[in-house]
Amino acid sequence: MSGHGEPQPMTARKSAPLKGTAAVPGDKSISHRALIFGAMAVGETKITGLLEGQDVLDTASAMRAFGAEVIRHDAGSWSVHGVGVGGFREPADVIDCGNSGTGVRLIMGCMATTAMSATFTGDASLRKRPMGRVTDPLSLFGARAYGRQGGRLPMTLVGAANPVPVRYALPVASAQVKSAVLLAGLNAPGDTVVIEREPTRDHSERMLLGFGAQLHVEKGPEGHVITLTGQPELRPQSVAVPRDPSSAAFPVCAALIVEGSDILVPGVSQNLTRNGLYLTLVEMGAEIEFQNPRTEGGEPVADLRVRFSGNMKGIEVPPERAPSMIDEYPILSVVASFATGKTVMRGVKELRVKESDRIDAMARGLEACGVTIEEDEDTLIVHGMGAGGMPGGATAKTHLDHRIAMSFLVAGMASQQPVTVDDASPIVTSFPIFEGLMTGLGARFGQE
Ligand SMILES: O=C(O)C1=C[C@@H](OP(=O)(O)O)[C@@H](O)[C@H](O)C1
Ligand SMILES: C=C(OP(=O)(O)O)C(=O)O
Repeated sequence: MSGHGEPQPMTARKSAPLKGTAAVPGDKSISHRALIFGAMAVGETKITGLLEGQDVLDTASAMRAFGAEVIRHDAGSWSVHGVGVGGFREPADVIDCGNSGTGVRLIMGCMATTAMSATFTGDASLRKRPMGRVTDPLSLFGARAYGRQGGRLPMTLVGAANPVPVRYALPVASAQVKSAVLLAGLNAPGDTVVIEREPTRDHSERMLLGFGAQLHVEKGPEGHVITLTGQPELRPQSVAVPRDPSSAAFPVCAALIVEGSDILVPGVSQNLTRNGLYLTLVEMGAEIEFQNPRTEGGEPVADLRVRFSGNMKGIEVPPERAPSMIDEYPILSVVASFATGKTVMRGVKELRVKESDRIDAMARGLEACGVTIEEDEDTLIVHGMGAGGMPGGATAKTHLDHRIAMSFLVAGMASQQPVTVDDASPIVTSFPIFEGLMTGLGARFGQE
């Protein structure tokens, strides 16, 4: 929801060794998609392990507004009675997607090829984010968008009454844009084709196949060519949402930098489109054991045993890895501050259009904590201070960005002086049990 209450400052102090098991909640990307694909199927989709973060709750409300019946039975256990592809009804009110780029962009995609209009808004962070990246390809189907200057929310999208299929090469590596085009393609006749030069998270493709859509992916000189046949009848599914590797990143990285830590983080995705942070940490010298590899909810997962790693070294992160770790750069830059040498993150300009400008937010906050930073439009370089070397003793501005808030709280668990974040309230968007889970491992968080 777009309302934002009073800021909630929070402080993290140097922590004793972290011990125990960190069972993080369900994956945010898969949770949004389970609700949306469930709403577009005919019949009842059952979901377990749904992330009950605010972003996903806002998508659940939106699916109700478009006519699906969405019911919560128990913690994480939900069902969706879908209305079928093309079966949405026009919402009676504005759709408020709160803080969620994924929510608004995917939902715009799934109504863009139905003859109706809907008006979308969000919180102060979402209203700053660019929507042209989805409304440009949606206009090729015949939809029309009327937003604020720069393609910003609030925005009314008028769906195409007679949609045509589209062939679209993604100009940015974005799973949200790819998914919006595929969702729009569901209600267009014929084949919709999306071409991505660099692979991005593939949950939409995997789930569309699971829901019975005809989709195939070919690898060619242009990259991945994804072809979806329009107007299928989607079959309802039972979706077991696996744990979120982007949330797992916070306890994992905290254990790496808090001296003496030894924790277990079960069920972390090893999906190649999501595991870039974990590859990077291992290259830096992190002590992570990947135990018990298996498949859960259709995703390859492993249990991670993570120990304090006092000898991590800065590395040059391969830029082509960015899509597979795009949400993890803020927490990586905290780990990099506790490594020795430089960690160079190039090809990361997409970070500037997330919930905040994450390059700027991390650079300013880490500098305030005593870390030397270099940056340009597309690059963040952190000069590591070694284990225990970050002075801390500062307040970081979080700009309504959950990942910035969690990253600086993790920093404060290992820095010499406490680190405060000016507002921890956005953490509920993706990781509502963050505070309890981290303090359960041994973190020392307080309200001031
Ligand atoms: O498709 C998704 O579920 C997401 C895609 C990514 O965004 P972009 O597609 O904008 O890179 C990511 O940052 C976001 O948290 C979730
Ligand atoms: C970028 C993120 O989410 P969204 O784009 O859905 O707001 C995120 O969760 O880090």
